[in-house]
Amino acid sequence: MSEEGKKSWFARLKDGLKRSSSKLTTGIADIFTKRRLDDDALEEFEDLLITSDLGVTTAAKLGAELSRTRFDKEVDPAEVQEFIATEVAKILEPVAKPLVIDATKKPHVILVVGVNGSGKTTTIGKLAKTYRDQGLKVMMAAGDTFRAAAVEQLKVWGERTGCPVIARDTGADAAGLAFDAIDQAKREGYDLLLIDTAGRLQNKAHLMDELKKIVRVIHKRDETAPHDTLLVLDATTGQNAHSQVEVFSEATSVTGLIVTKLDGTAKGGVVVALAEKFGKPVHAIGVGESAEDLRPFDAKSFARSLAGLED
Ligand SMILES: Nc1nc2c(ncn2[C@@H]2O[C@H](COP(=O)(O)OP(=O)(O)OP(=O)(O)O)[C@@H](O)[C@H]2O)c(=O)[nH]1
Repeated sequence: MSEEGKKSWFARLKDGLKRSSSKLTTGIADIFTKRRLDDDALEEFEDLLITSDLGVTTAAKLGAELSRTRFDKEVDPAEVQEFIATEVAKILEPVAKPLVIDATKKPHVILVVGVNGSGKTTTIGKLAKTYRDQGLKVMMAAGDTFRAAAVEQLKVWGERTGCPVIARDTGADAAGLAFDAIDQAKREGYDLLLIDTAGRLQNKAHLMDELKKIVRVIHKRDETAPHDTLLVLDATTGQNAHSQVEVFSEATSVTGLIVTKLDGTAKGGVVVALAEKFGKPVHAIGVGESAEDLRPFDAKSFARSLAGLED
């Protein structure tokens, strides 16, 4: 990416994470202005991290490290912000993995799953645009056969990106659609097939069974597929994202996460908690509705934005 492109993305990211970062920076200023690091300050610090959705484990880890290096010393808020940025980047680095498309698969099949409204369809549109711009032949399959609006939404992305969208009537069998889409993508030499699925609540067993069926059918047509199963998580759901990862991982082998709507929430810290707890790759994050608002996940930029610092 060019320096200019990188800069504007950082500005977008920082702007998107503003609600999360201002919660943290305000809290840090309240705790640490003109104060020595004592047990009370440490407890308040850990509470702040927990209420900012970074998770209990991360909070304890950062608290212990801050105590080890600075106990009984006066620490100023800017130093704590730098400390958080460094430690959070260390947690995020192992999971910040770009999505790698193997164009020799013809097609590389990506199944996109998640609860209702998490941003699956929008994310598929944005991914189609990204890979199409890179010169890949991309096809989309409107596997959300429950909702006519979702099919229409994907078709709009199809028009916008110039990528074909395979769709059926409302209520059609999603597994059959996925099967046919793979067939067509193979026949026509597509590099990448993105399959949308209906949003399902993680507590609805039959919907999860249907998801398993889709995977079985895809597998029947190409035993190496799906090559990626991406779980799209809406950051505004905060702690609920944990149970979504657990339940979707039971139903399908979730290979990576995409976290959307980081711009609409103060719960951006949830990305850190998910990394700490599950260690699943985070491929990309969304900080807005336009195609430019979904970008590969970069540990350092995210950590610095979350801590309210410059790149
Ligand atoms: N602000 C913001 N909005 C987003 C982002 N990603 C998606 N959205 C919006 O979230 C809403 C839901 O997105 P969809 O893509 O329809 O979600 P879905 O998971 O396909 O929904 P279902 O089909 O109901 O399961 C849409 O209005 C999107 O424009 C993001 O990163 N930031």
